[in-house]
Amino acid sequence: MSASRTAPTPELPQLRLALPGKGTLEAATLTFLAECGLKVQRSNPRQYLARISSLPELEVVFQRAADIPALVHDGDAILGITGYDLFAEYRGTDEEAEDNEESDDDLMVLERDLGYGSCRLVVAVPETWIDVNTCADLWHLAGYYQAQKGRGLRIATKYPALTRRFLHRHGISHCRIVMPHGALEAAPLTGVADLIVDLTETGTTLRENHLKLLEDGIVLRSQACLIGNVRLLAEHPQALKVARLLLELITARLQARNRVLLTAYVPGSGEEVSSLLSMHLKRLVPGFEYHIGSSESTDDPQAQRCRVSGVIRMGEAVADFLEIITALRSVGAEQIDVTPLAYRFGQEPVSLRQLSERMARRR
Ligand SMILES: Nc1ncnc2c1ncn2[C@@H]1O[C@H](COP(=O)(O)OP(=O)(O)OP(=O)(O)O)[C@@H](O)[C@H]1O
Ligand SMILES: O=P(O)(O)OC[C@H]1O[C@H](OP(=O)(O)OP(=O)(O)O)[C@H](O)[C@@H]1O
Repeated sequence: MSASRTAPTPELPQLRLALPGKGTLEAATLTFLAECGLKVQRSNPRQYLARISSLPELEVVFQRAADIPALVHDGDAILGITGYDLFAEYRGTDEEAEDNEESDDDLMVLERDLGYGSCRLVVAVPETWIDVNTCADLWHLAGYYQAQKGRGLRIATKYPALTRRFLHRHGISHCRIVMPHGALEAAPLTGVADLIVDLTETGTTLRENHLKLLEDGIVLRSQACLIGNVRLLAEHPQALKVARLLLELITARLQARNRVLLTAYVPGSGEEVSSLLSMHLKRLVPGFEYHIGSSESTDDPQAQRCRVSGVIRMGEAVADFLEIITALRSVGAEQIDVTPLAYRFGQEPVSLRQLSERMARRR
């Protein structure tokens, strides 16, 4: 009797999610996951391992945000949340095509923008360089330094790979990258470097240190992102199941963010309410999708009423929101309830489809 020969299933690794354990992304990540229904049970900031009670099979490990791409790449965690800037620097490219389509690397961005941790990686030069405002100006200055001082410009950064690519794209040579310890903004002031490539959010730190951003000096825009190890996800159905769950919840949460559900009861039949409401809502309010339920059956035609419900984005568009409230009042709504959306599920998330495609290409 011959034993059938099947490929051995690789041993299931610990299902682990790596999260930033300190710094700018720590608290924001825990808040975001809690909003997604994934509250991390961590009793104190010195604790490196934790659990998510709604997802007990997943272990959480807290690490420096900068170390998370390598941890996921090496398979020590199947999933991770970190800054996109850190992922891009680790990968050595800021091109998304390489993140998701062409690359055969194990590391993949599953969700590019988690909606927090927004910052930009920028080229900043001393304010005193009044004639240097663009990358073209920097190109001239680098040539001048080389010719006059016998050395190129010194650029202080913690992002050497992304900086080199950016300089190359702008044809700027005669530059040397230096990587000093500590806050980079001090480097031009102390003479350690001539200019910097660093993160900025509000621009305050740059201004306080007499630095200015070049007009076309944005190297990369970044937010917190979710990354995963495609090989492990493809090899282990349990890991894939957890990743799917996370992506479904995160995507639905991102879709629901800043959106509210409006509910009102309006007298009349569905047809009457529909035509009255379209008269009062004189123009289509952007982003407002409403639905008129069938009229509630009652023996008294006077008492007939319909449920109108719709979802709208809050935030920037408060005027639009009030326009809808006014229209609903005009058609007879006596009470309009507004509740924040927790999740908004639509079609299968694009991120899940991309993950499936990427796994299929590995086979
Ligand atoms: N000012 C900022 N606003 C928003 N997000 C930021 C800001 N600064 C940094 N980030 C994001 O947070 C990530 C981690 O930055 P942060 O400096 O807080 O981490 P850290 O763990 O303290 O780093 P390190 O120990 O290496 O100094 C950055 O890579 C970036 O994605
Ligand atoms: O444009 P701003 O809003 O002033 O923010 C920019 C600062 O934020 C980041 O530092 P962070 O506070 O994360 O600390 P770090 O020095 O440890 O990187 C970045 O390195 C800048 O120093």
